[in-house]
Amino acid sequence: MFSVEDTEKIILDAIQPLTATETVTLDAVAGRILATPVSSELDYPHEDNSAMDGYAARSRDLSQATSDHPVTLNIIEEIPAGVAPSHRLDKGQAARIFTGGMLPLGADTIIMQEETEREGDQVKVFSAPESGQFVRKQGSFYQAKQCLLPVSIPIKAPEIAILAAMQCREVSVYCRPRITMFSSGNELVMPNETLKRGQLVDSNQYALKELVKQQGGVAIPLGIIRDDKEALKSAIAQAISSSDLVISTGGVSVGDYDYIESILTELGGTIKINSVAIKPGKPLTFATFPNCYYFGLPGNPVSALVTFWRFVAPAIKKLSGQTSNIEPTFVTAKTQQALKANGKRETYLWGKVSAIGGEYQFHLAGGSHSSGNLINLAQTNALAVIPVGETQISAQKTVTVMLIN
Ligand SMILES: Nc1nc2c(c(=O)[nH]1)N[C@H]1C(S)=C(S)[C@@H](COP(=O)(O)OP(=O)(O)OC[C@H]3O[C@@H](n4cnc5c(N)ncnc54)[C@H](O)[C@@H]3O)O[C@H]1N2
Ligand code: MOO
Ligand SMILES: [Mg+2]
Repeated sequence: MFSVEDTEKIILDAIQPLTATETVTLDAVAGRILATPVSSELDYPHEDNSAMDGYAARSRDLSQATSDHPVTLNIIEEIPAGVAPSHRLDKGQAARIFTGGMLPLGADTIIMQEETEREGDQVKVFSAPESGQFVRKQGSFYQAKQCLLPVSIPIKAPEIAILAAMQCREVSVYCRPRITMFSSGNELVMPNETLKRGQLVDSNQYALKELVKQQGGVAIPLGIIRDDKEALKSAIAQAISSSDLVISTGGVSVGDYDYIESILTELGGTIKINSVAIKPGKPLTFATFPNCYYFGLPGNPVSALVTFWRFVAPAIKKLSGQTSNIEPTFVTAKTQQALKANGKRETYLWGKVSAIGGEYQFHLAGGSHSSGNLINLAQTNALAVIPVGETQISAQKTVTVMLIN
C-alpha cells in the first residue's frame, strides 16, 4: 500500500503532458492552456492618457500656484476619451480632458476637476501639480513585444480581457485531453429507470462528467458496463485506444466481480498503484498504457470523488499542459468539531471551510462519513486531512484542509 504522498508522486511522474496544439479565437479560449507565450504589437496604455476628469496642463506653468494665489490657464480644446487632441499646449494653456482622454502634446500633468474653478474659457488652479500626476504613460503597464502571457497557464476571465485588450484575437492552446469514463456494476441503473430491489442509481458518472469538464477535459461517457469480464475488457480496450485517459468507477477491490485490475494487466497495462493508504479510496488503481492513462476509482460514491479531487484532477492538469498550480490547495483551519480517524490511513472528512475573523474555520458535515454516503457532500467545499498515526483532532485545534472547489 502506497502513502498518499508517494501515490501523488508516482502518478504525476508518470503523466507526460499532451503536445498537440490548436489555434482558437478569443470566444473559445476560456479554460484552455496556452501552448505558446503571447506577446502584442501594442503598448499598454496605447498612448499617454488621463486617469481623471479634469485639465491637462504643463506643470511648469503651475509651479507657483497656491490656494491664495491660483494660476489661471486658457482652455484651448476639449479631449474626451477616444478623440485625438488637435493642438499642442503652449505656455499658459490647458485642455479640458476626461478619464481615458489622450494627453495633448506639451502637457505633462493632469489636474483633477475638483481642485479647479472654471470661468468660461479659463480655469483656475489652486496648487502646483507634480509632472506626471494622473498621467497613465504609454507603455507603462506593458511594452510592445514583451511577454504578455507565459506558456502553460490556464486562460480565465482576466487573461481573456488581456488578450482582447491587446488584440490577440487567436492564440495557440493545447488540445483538450479526451477522457472516457464509465461505471461498472450489475447493480447500477440510470436515473430514469425503475429501481428493482437491490439496485442503485449510477451517480458516479454524473459527478465525474462534471469534474472532467471543470478540469478542461473532453468528457466521453460510456454509461454503465455490466460486471462481465468480456464486456468490460472490450469496453476498456476500446476506451484506451481512443482516449488520453480513462476513468472507471467500481470493481477495484477484492470481490469476485472486481475485474478491473486483471483486465488492465491482460491488456498490457502497467499497474503503478493498486492500493493507497487513504480513507476513503483505498483500492484506487492507476495504470499506464503507451498512449493512455487509466484511473480505476473505487465504486463508493465518496471514494470516487475524493480520489478524483486528490489524484485525478492534478493528473488532468499536468496532462493538459499546465505546469504550475497542479497540486490541490491546502490551507490550515481551526476545526469547529472534533475529527476522528482510524490512524491507519490518511483520512479525508468532508465539510465546509470559511474565512472568519482572519482565520479559516472548518465545519464538519453532519451525518455519516461513510464512503457510501454521498448525501452530506452537498454544499461542502473542503476535506479535512487527518494524517496517518492520528486518531483525533480536538475541536478548536488546527487541521490541514484541502479545498475542493
Ligand atoms: N473484503 C474487502 N472488501 C472491501 C474492501 C477491502 O479492502 N476488503 N475495500 C472496501 C473499500 S475501502 C472500498 S472503497 C470498496 C471499493 O469497491 P469497488 O471499487 O470494488 O467497487 P464496487 O464493489 O463495484 O462497489 C462498491 C460500492 O459502491 C457502489 N457503487 C459502485 N459504482 C457506483 C456508481 N457508479 N454510482 C454509485 N454507487 C456505486 C456499489 O453499489 C457498492 O456499494 O470496496 C470495499 N470492500
Ligand atoms: O477506502 Mo473505501 O473508499 O473507505 O470505502
Ligand atoms: Mg468491489
